Amino acid sequence: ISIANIRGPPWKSWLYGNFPELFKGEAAEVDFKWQEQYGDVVRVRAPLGEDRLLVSDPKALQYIYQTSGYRFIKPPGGKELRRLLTGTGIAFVEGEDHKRHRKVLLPGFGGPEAKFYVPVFFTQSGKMASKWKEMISTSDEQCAVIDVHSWTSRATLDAIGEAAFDYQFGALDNSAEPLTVAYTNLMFDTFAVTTDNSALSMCLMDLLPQWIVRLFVQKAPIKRLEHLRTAHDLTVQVAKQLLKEKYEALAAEKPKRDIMSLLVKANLSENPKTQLSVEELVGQMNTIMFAGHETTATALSWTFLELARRPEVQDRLRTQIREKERAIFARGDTEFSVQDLDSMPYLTAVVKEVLRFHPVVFNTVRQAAQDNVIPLSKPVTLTTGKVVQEIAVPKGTTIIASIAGYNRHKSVWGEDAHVFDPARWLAGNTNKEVPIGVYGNLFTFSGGLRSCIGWRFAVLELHAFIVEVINNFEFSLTKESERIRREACGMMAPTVEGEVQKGSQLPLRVTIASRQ
Ligand code: HEM
Repeated sequence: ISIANIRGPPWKSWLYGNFPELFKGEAAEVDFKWQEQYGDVVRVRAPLGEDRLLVSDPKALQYIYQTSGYRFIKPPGGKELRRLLTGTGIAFVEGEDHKRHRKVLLPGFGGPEAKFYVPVFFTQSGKMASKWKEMISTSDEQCAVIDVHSWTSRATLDAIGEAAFDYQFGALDNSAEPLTVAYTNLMFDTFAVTTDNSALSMCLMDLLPQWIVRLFVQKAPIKRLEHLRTAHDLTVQVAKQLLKEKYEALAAEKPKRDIMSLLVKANLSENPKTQLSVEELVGQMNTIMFAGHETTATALSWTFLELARRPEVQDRLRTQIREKERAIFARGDTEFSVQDLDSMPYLTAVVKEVLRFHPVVFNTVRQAAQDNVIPLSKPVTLTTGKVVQEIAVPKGTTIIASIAGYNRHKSVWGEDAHVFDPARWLAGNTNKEVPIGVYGNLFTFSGGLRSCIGWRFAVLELHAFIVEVINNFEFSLTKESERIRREACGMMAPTVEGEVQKGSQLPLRVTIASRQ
C-alpha cells in the first residue's frame, strides 16, 4: 500500500519538498488553493522525499479523529518539542495514559464549572474596558487607535491565570513578573516566519535519534527555543508552588474553584495506580497555558477585526446585547449569567462564524500507528486515473488535518463557504451529515478522544469579552488594519502586511459606542 498515487502539487526541491509553501506565507491559504486544485485529500511532499497527506474530507477526518480511537497518534518526531511546550501533561501522552489524564482533568472543564469562570471573564474584560475608556477620554478626538491584539492577549492571560490557577499575572497592569513577560508573544516569537531551513529542521526531528533531538531542543542556543525554555521552566516553578497551596487548601477543607484545585481534588479521589504523578500535574499547567491562552486571545482579535470590517454586523450585535442588558436590569440583576450569554442567537452566530472562518489552530498532525484504510465522503481520482472510495495508508504515514480546509468545505457550509457571514448560523443551512466536532460541527476544537477539553471555557470567554467590549465600544478600520495578514505561527495570529517583523498586532480605531 502506498500514497504515491494521490494527486498533489509538484515540488521544487527534494531537500525541502512542498514545506516552504505549506508553512511559510499566510496561514491556510495554500490549503484552500490545493483543496480547489486537487480535492480533499492531497499528497504533499515533506523534506527529503517523504509523502504526507493533507486532508479536509469530512468522513476521513471523522475516521482519523473519532472512529479509530488511538490508532492515529501525534508524530513521535515532534515529541521533544511538545515536551517543552506542554510538559508531560494531557496533550503530550498517548493511549491509556491519555485516558487517565483526561479522566482527572474533565471535572475542571464541565458545563457546571464553567459558570464560575464567567465573573472572572467579566472582571478582566471590564478592567480592559476601563483602561480603553481612559485612553479615549484623554484624546482630543475622543477616539484612540489601539493595538487590540496586545490587549486581548494580556486580558486573556489574566483571565486564564485566575480561572485556571487562581494566579495573578497582572498583565493588564503591565506586570514585569518573569512569567508574565515569558508568555508575551510566545507563539509568535517561537514559530512565526518559518524559513525553509526551520521547516527542514522540524522534519529532521522525525529522522534523527530522539536523544539528539532532545539535546537540541533543550540546549541549542537558538533564540526561539530560548524563549520557549524560559516559559517552560518558569511555569514548572510556579506550578510546583501552586500545587503545594492547593493540597494545603484541600487539607484545610478550604478548596478553591479554579481548574487546578479541581484537578488536584479529582486526582486524590483516584485509585493510587491511576493517579497523576507530580510531574504530570505540573505538566497540566504548561499544557493549559500553552493551549488555552493565545488561542482564545487570537480568536477574540479576529472577532474584533471582522466587526470593524462590517459595521452592520457590529450594530446588530450591539442592539442584541443591549436588549438583553435591559431585560437583565428589568428582572433586578446586574450581571450577565451563563444563560444570558447562551440566549443571544446573533452573538452565538458571530462567535461560531469567527471560529469557522478563522480557526486559530488551522491544522493538526497525526501519524498512522498501523496500516489503515481511511474512508472518504467523496471518491478521489488517483494519478493513474483509478477512482477510489477509500485510501489505504501504510503505518507511519503522516496526516496533516486541514482544520481551515474542512471549515471552508463547500459540501458542508455551502457555495459561499469562503464568505464571512454570521447569518448562515441563523438560517441553519449547514450540512451536519458527518458529525465531526464538539461545537457547531466545526473542526476548530478538533474532535473525538483528543478534542479540545477547554472548548466550553473558550466559548464562554469569547461571549463574555465580546458582550463587554461591544456594549461599550465601536470599532473601525485604520489604514494598517486594512492590511492584516493571518501569520502562521503554530496558530494564525494577526500581523500587518509589510510589518511582520513588528510581531502580531491589530491596530483598530476605537470610540465609545453611543447609547442613543
Ligand atoms: C479558541 C480557543 C481554542 C481553540 C481554537 C482550541 C483548539 C484546540 C485543538 C484544535 C485541539 C486539538 C489539538 C490536537 O489534537 O493536536 C485542542 C486541544 C486542547 N485544548 Fe484547546 N483550543 C482553544 C482553547 C482552549 C482553552 C481555553 C483551554 C483550556 C483552558 C484548552 C485546552 C486544551 C487542552 C488541554 C487540549 C488537549 C486535549 C487532549 O489532548 O485531550 N483549549 N484545542
